Amino acid sequence: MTDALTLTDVTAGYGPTQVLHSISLTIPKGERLAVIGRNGAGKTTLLATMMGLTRLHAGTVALGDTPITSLPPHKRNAAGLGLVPQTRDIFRSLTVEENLLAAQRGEATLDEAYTLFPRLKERRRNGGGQLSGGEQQMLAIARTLMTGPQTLLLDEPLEGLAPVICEQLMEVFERLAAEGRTVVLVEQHAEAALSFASRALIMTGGAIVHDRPAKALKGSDLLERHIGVALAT
Ligand SMILES: Nc1ncnc2c1ncn2[C@@H]1O[C@H](COP(=O)(O)OP(=O)(O)OP(=O)(O)O)[C@@H](O)[C@H]1O
Repeated sequence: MTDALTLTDVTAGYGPTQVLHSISLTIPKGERLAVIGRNGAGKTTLLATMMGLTRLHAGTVALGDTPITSLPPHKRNAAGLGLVPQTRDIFRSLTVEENLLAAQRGEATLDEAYTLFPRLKERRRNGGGQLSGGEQQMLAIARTLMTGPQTLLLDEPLEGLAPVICEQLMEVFERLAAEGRTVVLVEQHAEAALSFASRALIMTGGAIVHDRPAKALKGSDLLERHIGVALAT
């Protein structure tokens, strides 16, 4: 079980390049957090920094009272953080089931994965490379869940997928959040993200420029100003 994820004065990037500037953020356990912003705003870099995949120039990262700043990604994973990267990392030459078993750790089971994603059960003997884009995304999410994370970091999981698949995935995120998992959702589909989330961050230029209840953002002009879309309340 992990507690709140806290970033304090975090400046991070790639090699000498600084992308995130002085980010301070606490995500309480069980929160549904949306992160929105234009392309290049630093959303992926924020998730990657939580996971230990970037160069930290300054600041600290903690899970509850435990500092994880110096932990490599696999140890952060073992501590309860799970990232589903935008690149949908799956093994194309392994079957669906082999992909899941390769990721399995702790108490996570195939049954749980197949209950969440019945489509993966139907396709369990198919190769990862034979799956549709939506099925690959399901497999990428299920692989991360097989590592047993309390906190799930989702990087644009709906990107390029048909509306019906997006709806199915959002239902899965609802279930995961209802089970008490913390879900951090980076998403260009602002409407879906804000309907799901209780809190939302808007990022611009590697900084968090707004941190609001999701409901408050839906009706405000901030979305139009920062990401060029307007949503009805
Ligand atoms: N590996 C890298 N090396 C150097 N700079 C990078 C690297 N990856 C991303 N960047 C830069 O960091 C900045 C933030 O990129 P990031 O991918 O975090 O933004 P984003 O908000 O997730 O955008 P998108 O919605 O397009 O994925 C951009 O200016 C990008 O060019």
